[in-house]
Amino acid sequence: MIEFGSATAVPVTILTGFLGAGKTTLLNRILTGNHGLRVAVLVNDFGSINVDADLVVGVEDDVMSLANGCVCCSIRDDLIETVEEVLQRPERPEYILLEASGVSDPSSIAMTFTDQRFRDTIRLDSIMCLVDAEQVFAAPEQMELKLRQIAFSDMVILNKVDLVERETVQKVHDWLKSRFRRYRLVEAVDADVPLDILLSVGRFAAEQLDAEVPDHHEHGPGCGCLEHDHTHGHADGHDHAAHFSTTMLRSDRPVPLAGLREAIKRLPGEVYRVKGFVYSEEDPDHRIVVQVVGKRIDIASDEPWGERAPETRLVAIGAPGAVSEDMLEAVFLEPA
Ligand SMILES: Nc1nc2c(ncn2[C@@H]2O[C@H](COP(=O)(O)OP(=O)(O)OP(=O)(O)O)[C@@H](O)[C@H]2O)c(=O)[nH]1
Repeated sequence: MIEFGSATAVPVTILTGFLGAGKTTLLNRILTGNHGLRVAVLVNDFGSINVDADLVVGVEDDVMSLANGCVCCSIRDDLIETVEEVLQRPERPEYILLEASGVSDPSSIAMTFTDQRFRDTIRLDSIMCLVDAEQVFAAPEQMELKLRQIAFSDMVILNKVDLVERETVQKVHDWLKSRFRRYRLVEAVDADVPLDILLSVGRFAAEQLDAEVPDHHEHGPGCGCLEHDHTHGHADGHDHAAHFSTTMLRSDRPVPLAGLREAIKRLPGEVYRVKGFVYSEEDPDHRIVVQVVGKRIDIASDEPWGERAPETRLVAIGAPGAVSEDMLEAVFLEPA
């Protein structure tokens, strides 16, 4: 095992991967697994409401929500503060899990954890990248970010292989092989991978932060493509706001579920992700979880609202200008 700093340093695992790839699913799997560790969970949502923290099971009190920005850049200081706070708890955690936002660059996050300030208290154990086998080639305009997320990880979990044919899985393997000299990969359904390849693996090596990010262009030189600016989206000086926008919807009025799926299908293709809860007329006692990843839509009845006031609370993430509040209102509040 690779040790950094003190032997009593708390191990940290970073879960990265593009929007909707299965990070929360993996987080829940780890948390409900049989590891016997006192785990502190940090969840970062790019939008100003943190939906993910509400989707994490079982450890509600120990989920720290980092919303309204990305821990790799705009709210990096919040990450540092939260980690420092967690480390000062009387019952110090034995492990820290960070679910990064789907738009984040893991190399910048790793640099936070390997910073001098955490030399004796934190040991970065692993960066795991979830890749959605069904959607990996969707949103080609985001390919550079997807490649960065893979390049700086020490393990790729090729998730959702249940949604694709074997040929597609092979295509993803070939694509990775053509771009990365070395990578570790495990295939999964619902991020179901053995705990012993997830926690305390000591896989992270500082050299992985020097990884070269492969060219994401399929086109050859002279293709006329204007997008050969290899600075955008990079750790130094990147700007998520230039590549992503997030829109929120909240309402305390129950809405009909009939027609919702059809209405969601009308959202433009540049809306990469919608997630959250719907307060429905049909099932007002239970929250309805809505998950949209690319063209895939899941609408499912979930736990009772309980003490919480029922409300529709959704976040949509897309290309800049792809989605407006009016659009979300039309789709989710008047779907019929
Ligand atoms: N069919 C199938 N669905 C999956 C699998 N893994 C996750 N999902 C579903 O994919 C959707 C997105 O999963 P999440 O775990 O929320 O993805 P995420 O990466 O945390 O999403 P963001 O935080 O928004 O980036 C949910 O509806 C999951 O239930 C899988 O292997 N197969």
